[in-house]
Amino acid sequence: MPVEFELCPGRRIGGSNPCFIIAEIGQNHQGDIEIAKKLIRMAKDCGADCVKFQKSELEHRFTKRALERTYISPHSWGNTYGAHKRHLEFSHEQYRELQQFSREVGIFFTASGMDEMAMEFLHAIDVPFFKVASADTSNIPYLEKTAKKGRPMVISSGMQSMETMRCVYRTVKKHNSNFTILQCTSAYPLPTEHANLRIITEFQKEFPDIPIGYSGHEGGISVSVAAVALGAKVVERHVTLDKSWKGSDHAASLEPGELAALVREIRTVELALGSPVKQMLPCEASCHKKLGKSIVARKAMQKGTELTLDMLGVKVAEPQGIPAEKIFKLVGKTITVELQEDDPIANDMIMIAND
Ligand SMILES: CC(=O)N[C@H](C=O)[C@@H](O)[C@H](O)[C@H](O)COP(=O)(O)O
Ligand SMILES: C=C(OP(=O)(O)O)C(=O)O
Repeated sequence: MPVEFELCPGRRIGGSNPCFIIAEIGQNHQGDIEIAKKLIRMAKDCGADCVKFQKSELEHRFTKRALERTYISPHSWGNTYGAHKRHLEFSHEQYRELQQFSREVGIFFTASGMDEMAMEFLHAIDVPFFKVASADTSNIPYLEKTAKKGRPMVISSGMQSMETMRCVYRTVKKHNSNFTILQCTSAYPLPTEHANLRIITEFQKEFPDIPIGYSGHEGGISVSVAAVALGAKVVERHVTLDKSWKGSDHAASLEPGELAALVREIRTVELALGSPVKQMLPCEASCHKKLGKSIVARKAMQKGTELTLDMLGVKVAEPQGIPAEKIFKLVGKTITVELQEDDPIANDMIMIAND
């Protein structure tokens, strides 16, 4: 059962593989393919692993009336939600162009298919993995169809309950073992107190045989870095060239400097997570040599003295003697040399027969 798997060609996630960092361009391209390309290049320059867009086939994603809803907002690109979304939607041809551009730049390219038709299109253009956006996570027929395609899946959990996530896990698992579930709260920007990073740990307990990740909509990078410390193996964040731009997601997105910092800090935390084995390390040797404590004679003693606890002290000594934690083992042993006050006690000063 894979706790790790290949998400993109040559790039595994989970286990001890580096956290996979997705730069979510989403609709922050403002409907302009040149801005989209700038964002792709920026994501690559900042060290992200992958860029992601949102592909909709609007008539399949929304009902007619939902498309006709008026959308009056400073972030609206049209008077109705349909006109707004049409402005932000790239054509199939433009998707192919962006995919080719990403190939040239050298960064993985994918999208969330926001409805079944969009997912079919992404399958046709051979994206490395499917992202399931939070709004589709409870869409069980969609999940089944997507899972059966056989591509790895990254499934977000915004707006869902644990019960729904158990059902999602069971549904996908029947057809596909290569998937990850991301903790996510769908609020833009996300108030920090609703990030609920502890759910990463709960997901790990509920679904121990898949990697768990985090899709964040908060401001700044510290919450996402903390998610990695808690075990997130995938991190997804919206990216922008300018947070002040018009559009619902810019304010909760990372500008280039922040994205670069996120990548850097995640790599630092991964390095720092290190080993679960507690032992003195070679890099601690000089500190130990200077300040590590040894057992010393509390007062002068004759050769042949049998040691009692009150004869022993613990000090930084030169040269070093028996380590401090062995003090009780020395009680009852006989010394084979004469000692002065503060003399460190070494192993070769103890009568072996008494060991
Ligand atoms: C839940 C979900 O799909 N959320 C997406 C991913 O995080 C968002 O990017 C939305 O597409 C965006 O916030 C919608 O904004 P508007 O409604 O202004 O187009
Ligand atoms: C909405 C999306 O992501 P999330 O649910 O992770 O915010 C998406 O990928 O389109």
